[in-house]
Amino acid sequence: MTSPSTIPSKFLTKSNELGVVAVGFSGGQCKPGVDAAPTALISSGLLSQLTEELGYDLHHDNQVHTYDSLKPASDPAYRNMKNPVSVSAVTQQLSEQVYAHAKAGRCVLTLGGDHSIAIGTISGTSRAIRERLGREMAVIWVDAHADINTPETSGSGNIHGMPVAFLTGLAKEERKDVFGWIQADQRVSLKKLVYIGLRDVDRGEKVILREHGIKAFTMHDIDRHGIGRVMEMALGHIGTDTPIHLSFDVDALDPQWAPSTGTPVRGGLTLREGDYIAECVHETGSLVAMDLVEVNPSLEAVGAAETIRAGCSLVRCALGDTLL
Ligand SMILES: NC(=[NH2+])NCCC[C@H](N)C(=O)O
Ligand SMILES: [Mn+2]
Ligand SMILES: [Mn+2]
Repeated sequence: MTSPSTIPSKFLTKSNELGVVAVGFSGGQCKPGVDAAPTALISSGLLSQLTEELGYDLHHDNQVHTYDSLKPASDPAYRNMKNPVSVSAVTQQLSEQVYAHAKAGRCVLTLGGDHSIAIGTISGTSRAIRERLGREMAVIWVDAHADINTPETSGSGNIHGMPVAFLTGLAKEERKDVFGWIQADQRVSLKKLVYIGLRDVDRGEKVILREHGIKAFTMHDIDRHGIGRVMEMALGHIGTDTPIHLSFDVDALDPQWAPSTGTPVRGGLTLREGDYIAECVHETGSLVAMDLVEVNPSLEAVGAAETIRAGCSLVRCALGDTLL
């Protein structure tokens, strides 16, 4: 196999190796179907493209994890969170899976699943990067939503609207079986978090973003400055010497390109803008992990193929496909 014609990473010891975790999980929100996304993405050829066209050496157990054995018999709402024990158990397990890949010096690609799974992926990379490099990583969160509700500010109780709060320590819980397992070395700093694509932020979330001075580029900022300038500013905030975890919610894209998703919001990114964000992150040579989440092939079924194609495109771009 030829080595990837991609930009080598500054932070990976094995930059042609890619750990892949397929997560068929939907418990962070209420609409079934998002658990079918990994199979749909893989069936459409995503992983073979990464090996055959991009030259990555994949580390994948060839299964879509559903974590059925972790599902409690009953999982009543707790502190307003729906499926608290189930989401906690799945993300804790996922954290270990992602950690193992990242600790081995590989880039990690996680195919979700709803966005609650980022509690697992980001905690896993964050710890591994700290241990391997003694550094704190940055998170680029591309999304229509901020997903930074605490259990108390959330109107829906859906945990896919809360992952950033748990990952940054804004939300904390003593109960070990409800995210109390998250340790300091698995968290990320609010200073190292950058949002791109926001356009549907809850009132309580706006207060949090403002009070903590969190860096965020809304669709308004993209309209004003253009995606080129926004990426310069976003990456400038992170700096050139920081590993990056890219968490990409497909609903950042306009429903025109990604209609099959649980919480679509009009006025989003074009597919080309989404691809450009992913390309710019690749170009930094600092990408250590990527999540692609919230593809739900059972919603707006006529647009499912289009949504899956868009998701595949975002992943390929982040992994260097479109750069010369
Ligand atoms: N990952 C997502 N699509 N999140 C949507 C969150 C919507 C809303 N802010 C909530 O808290 O429920
Ligand atoms: Mn979203
Ligand atoms: Mn999201």
